[in-house]
Amino acid sequence: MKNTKVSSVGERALISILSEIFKAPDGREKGQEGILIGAGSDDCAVLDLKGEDCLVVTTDMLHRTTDFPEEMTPWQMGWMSAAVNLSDIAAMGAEPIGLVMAIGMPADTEIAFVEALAKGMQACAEFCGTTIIGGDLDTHAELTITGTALGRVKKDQLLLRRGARPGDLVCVTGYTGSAGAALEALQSRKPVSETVLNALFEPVPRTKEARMLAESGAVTSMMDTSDGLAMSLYDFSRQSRVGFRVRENALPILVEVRKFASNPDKLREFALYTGGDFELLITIDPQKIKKVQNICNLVVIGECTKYEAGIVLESPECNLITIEQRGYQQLKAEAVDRSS
Ligand SMILES: Nc1ncnc2c1ncn2[C@@H]1O[C@H](COP(=O)(O)OP(=O)(O)O)[C@@H](O)[C@H]1O
Ligand SMILES: Cc1ncc(C[n+]2csc(CCOP(=O)(O)OP(=O)(O)O)c2C)c(N)n1
Ligand SMILES: [Mg+2]
Repeated sequence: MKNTKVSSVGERALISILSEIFKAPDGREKGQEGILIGAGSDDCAVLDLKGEDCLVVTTDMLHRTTDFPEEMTPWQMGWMSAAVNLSDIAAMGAEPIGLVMAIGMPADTEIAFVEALAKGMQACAEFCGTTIIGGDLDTHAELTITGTALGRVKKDQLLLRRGARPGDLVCVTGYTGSAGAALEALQSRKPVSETVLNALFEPVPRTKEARMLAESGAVTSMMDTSDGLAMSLYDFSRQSRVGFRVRENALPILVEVRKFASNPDKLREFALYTGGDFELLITIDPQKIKKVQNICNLVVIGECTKYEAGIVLESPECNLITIEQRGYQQLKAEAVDRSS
């Protein structure tokens, strides 16, 4: 790996390299017992609390230039910084129990800006039934916010990326592609509604939905779609050893987003690859689908298949197209092998 730059492998491959370093030679997590899920395999790490509960932990960093479009208000930057972390807690089926927010900023930042930032963070935390319990302040060249979220879930309700089986139904909450359309609209200076813009600026963690899904006993695996539907399907596939067949016609996309996309390729780009929607991607035992149908806004988009069948999109004309392994990746993405 000497002389190879991180930009040539991308975030996913770098996570694999680091996760190996953090594992003991026998493949288990290094350190003390009680680590149920360690680095690199799920939305959160999972720690055994020795009773019937487990603790889930995640951290995510956002930067002014790469994550906050100029049109975002400081309140929205705060909301989003909390939301990206709380979405990972939701993805485990867990209830959030606290957020720690570290903020780095230039010394000439106005106090009013930091207050608005904090109010946005707190609003999102409260929406999810939790609060900010600490943080850190530092001088930094550009606004950088690193959140750490903690959550709790009963061991028998914990939902992992692992657990999907061939024949399970694949579902998503909310709409896909709205954040992607918003980003494109901002970049090309085209108008879109506040609903579409807010999908990007104020993503809503699916905390309540996640808890209801975890309690239903019908869900076999779950994660969030922060990096896009396609990338999430590949992450699922790697952990559960299943393939997927997704029906393009079934993808929940706002009418406005369909109209905004100038052609079917663009629409696929928003719905599958751009990311930023922070919805839940769920697999469900088909025998138990009735248990979840009415508990939240959920759409069946396809089914799990054998791993060897790959990850495919069934077009409205019933053609099968391979879904590509790409999405929102930090450190300049390039595809990594599905088995890695
Ligand atoms: N620097 C790192 N060291 C150890 N684990 C990491 C590192 N970066 C990411 N991970 C782990 O890789 C997995 C995926 O990370 P990431 O893509 O950031 O998740 P998400 O998109 O759900 O926030 C998680 O289990 C995360 O803890
Ligand atoms: C300028 C700009 N580009 C892109 C985005 C969209 N965006 C920001 S974070 C993110 C998804 C990744 O979020 P997260 O899961 O928190 O990051 P990861 O842990 O995967 O690094 C997306 C799609 C944005 N908000 N602003
Ligand atoms: Mg996640």
